[in-house]
Amino acid sequence: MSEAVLATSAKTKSPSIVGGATIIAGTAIGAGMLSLPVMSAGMWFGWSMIILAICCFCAYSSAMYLAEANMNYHAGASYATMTKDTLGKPGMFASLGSVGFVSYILCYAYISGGSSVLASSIASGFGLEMANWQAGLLFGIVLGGIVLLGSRAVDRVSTIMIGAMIISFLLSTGMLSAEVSSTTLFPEVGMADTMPFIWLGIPVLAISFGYHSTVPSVVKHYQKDFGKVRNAVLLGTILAMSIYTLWQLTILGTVERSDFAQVVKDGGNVSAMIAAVGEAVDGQFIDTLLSFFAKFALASSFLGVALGLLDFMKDQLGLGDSARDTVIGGAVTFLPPMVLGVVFPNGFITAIGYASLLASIFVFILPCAIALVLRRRGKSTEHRVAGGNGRLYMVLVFGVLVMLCETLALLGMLPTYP
Ligand SMILES: N[C@@H](Cc1ccccc1)C(=O)O
Repeated sequence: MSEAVLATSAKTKSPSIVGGATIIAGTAIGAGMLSLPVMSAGMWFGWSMIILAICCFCAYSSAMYLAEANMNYHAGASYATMTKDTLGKPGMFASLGSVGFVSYILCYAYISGGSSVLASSIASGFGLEMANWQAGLLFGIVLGGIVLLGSRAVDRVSTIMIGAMIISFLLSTGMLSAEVSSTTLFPEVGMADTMPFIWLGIPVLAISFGYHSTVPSVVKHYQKDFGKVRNAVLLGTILAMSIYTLWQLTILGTVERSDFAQVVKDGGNVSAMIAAVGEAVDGQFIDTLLSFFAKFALASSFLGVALGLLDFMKDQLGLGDSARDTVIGGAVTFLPPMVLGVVFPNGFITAIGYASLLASIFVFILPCAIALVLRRRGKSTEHRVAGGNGRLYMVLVFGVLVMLCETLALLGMLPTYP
């Protein structure tokens, strides 16, 4: 076999738990997290923490159902193989339409969002003027190259990025923590009054824990060592939950709920929010740190999503790990989002909106459905997630609730704040 590039995961027998956990956390922590405070403006801190905890539990559970099911197939089998076997043609279409579509859209969104950031950083750092499309190409080639090197390369780079993120994050939240006030966190308006706003927030809070397209890649990364997969998924999910908690605590503890109304009116994007934080605490340095953190959050999420998409496409097209297949897989994975990124460099916000619509299908619903069919067939006896079918149905119902909220939100039928 000529896996000069790809056999990286086979070289070392047993990759560390931390590496897999950073792939998971790196994928999860991205655009979703950046919009958490804005999406929680209505329900505010108390409810957002309760719902985040529920989302965290459900996302972890569904990831484990996916891993449980994945143990019945060859290493490298992704959604395509599993849905085809368990749910037939409709399942395959559902997986292609959700995993494929969402991953492409996310890759495109990250390339188009990343290119403007990269262009301005290169201009200020090296005095080199670059068009957005050139920066998009550079972004895609460098990060895409890392993904093609295999999961071990992604594991290393993700670990470095998560390290940089945690440092910048702790520095900025640490500096902000002096400003956090409990009256801002728990304002006069009681939880009964903010409850109607939870429905609009649920889809975004739930999808911020989305990383499930990388779970088959992580199973392959650990060569189907179920114990290691579970620990990596658990650690990665806990890492994401801890960072989200600190993030909510500091942002919702420094910017008044009433001031968030303005942020929402300004389009609710990250820069509007960071500006509000800057106004509340008057700190240029915090702004810089937060933007640095945001950039790494997007880059590491790109790596994870692209790794999942590469494995998904290879599985879909029946490609192996040879150099030739890797080149084909790489072209199929990276060319479409790069071309889109070059042609429409400003589609970030619109694209993310579409992505969250379909993500709940592969984050919650498909993993439960696949695992259920395999359990009914008497499979998955050796590695079965605890909690019986009751837990599985609960997660499934939660997934349906997320989809319902999303649909109602799209139809404009949910209460909005302000
Ligand atoms: N959780 C990611 C989005 C994502 C969803 C589903 C799978 C992979 C990534 C984010 O918040 O940006």
